[in-house]
Amino acid sequence: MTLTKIIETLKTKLNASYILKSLEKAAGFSSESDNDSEIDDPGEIAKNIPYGSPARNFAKSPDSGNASKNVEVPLIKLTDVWKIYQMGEVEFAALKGINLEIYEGEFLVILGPSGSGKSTLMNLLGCLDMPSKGTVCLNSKDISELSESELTVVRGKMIGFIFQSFNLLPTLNTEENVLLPMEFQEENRQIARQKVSYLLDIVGLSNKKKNLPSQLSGGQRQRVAIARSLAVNPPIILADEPTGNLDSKTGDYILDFLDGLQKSEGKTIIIVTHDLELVKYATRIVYIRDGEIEKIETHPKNEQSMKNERGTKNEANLN
Ligand SMILES: Nc1ncnc2c1ncn2[C@@H]1O[C@H](COP(=O)(O)OP(=O)(O)OP(=O)(O)O)[C@@H](O)[C@H]1O
Repeated sequence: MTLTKIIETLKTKLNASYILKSLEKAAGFSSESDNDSEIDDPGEIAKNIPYGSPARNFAKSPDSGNASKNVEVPLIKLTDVWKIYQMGEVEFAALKGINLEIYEGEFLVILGPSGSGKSTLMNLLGCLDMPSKGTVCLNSKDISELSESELTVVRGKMIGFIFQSFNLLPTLNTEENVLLPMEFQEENRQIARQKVSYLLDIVGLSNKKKNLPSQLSGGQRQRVAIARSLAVNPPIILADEPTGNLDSKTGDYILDFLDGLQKSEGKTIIIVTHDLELVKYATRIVYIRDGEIEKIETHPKNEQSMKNERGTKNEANLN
């Protein structure tokens, strides 16, 4: 299938003009040579991701209105959330009454020391676990009311996970690891392969397609994990210590890339970390300690640029 044909197919599927512009740019971009060149400005490159957000309205409640206009409705809402682990006779409350609203297009950094409950919170935000008490709503839908198969669909379409341990399958090569989420979504194989090729281009790993994870460096594995997390174009990216164990150059590259996704694609980025360095990217910072929210800070400059971006996008949508 030619690229023009693919664009035409996606045009009917995605129906959004700014995505088509990106696709056309991508057409030129993906034909570039196969090299593992470091990319100078990952934020700029993230602006050209050739996808739309078909999953954006998934599980949208009837009263949540038009998602593109209704930025007042939280994408994720936690109400008095507790997580209590049972160890024999002993109970341990890892989260104690968390209230948090996360909006579309935010770059949220959840900051806290070791053992404060960050990963526990991340698992709830990613629908990987259920609260012991309280509610977690995604697009106004209580996730505890979803069946296991509905949860699998939500996770597959709505959320891209980037874990510290990368979670790459050791027996699959780079290309196959990135392809995997699309196979679950029963994506057209040829289009899926085009997307994989494009994603590996943008993370600078075109010449590592056939390498197994054990044949990659830590930074390269992290980049495969990022490409895989973007494979089905989820509106939410959840990252657990995305720069842990990486050298500062690779770490900066990955953060600039995520920053670009948030700014230009309006993706909601949620990062949990104990690394204070990451707060410079945040629109809001949630400080967590001993299972409780200590304080929430807004980063006025980043928030303003998010609002400006939204304004431009809404104007573009109206034209
Ligand atoms: N399955 C479990 N059973 C019992 N206690 C648990 C379980 N998982 C986590 N905990 C406890 O809950 C608390 C929060 O753990 P969590 O992994 O969420 O912290 P964290 O902030 O992510 O820590 P780190 O930064 O070290 O990864 C810790 O005290 C931990 O020991």
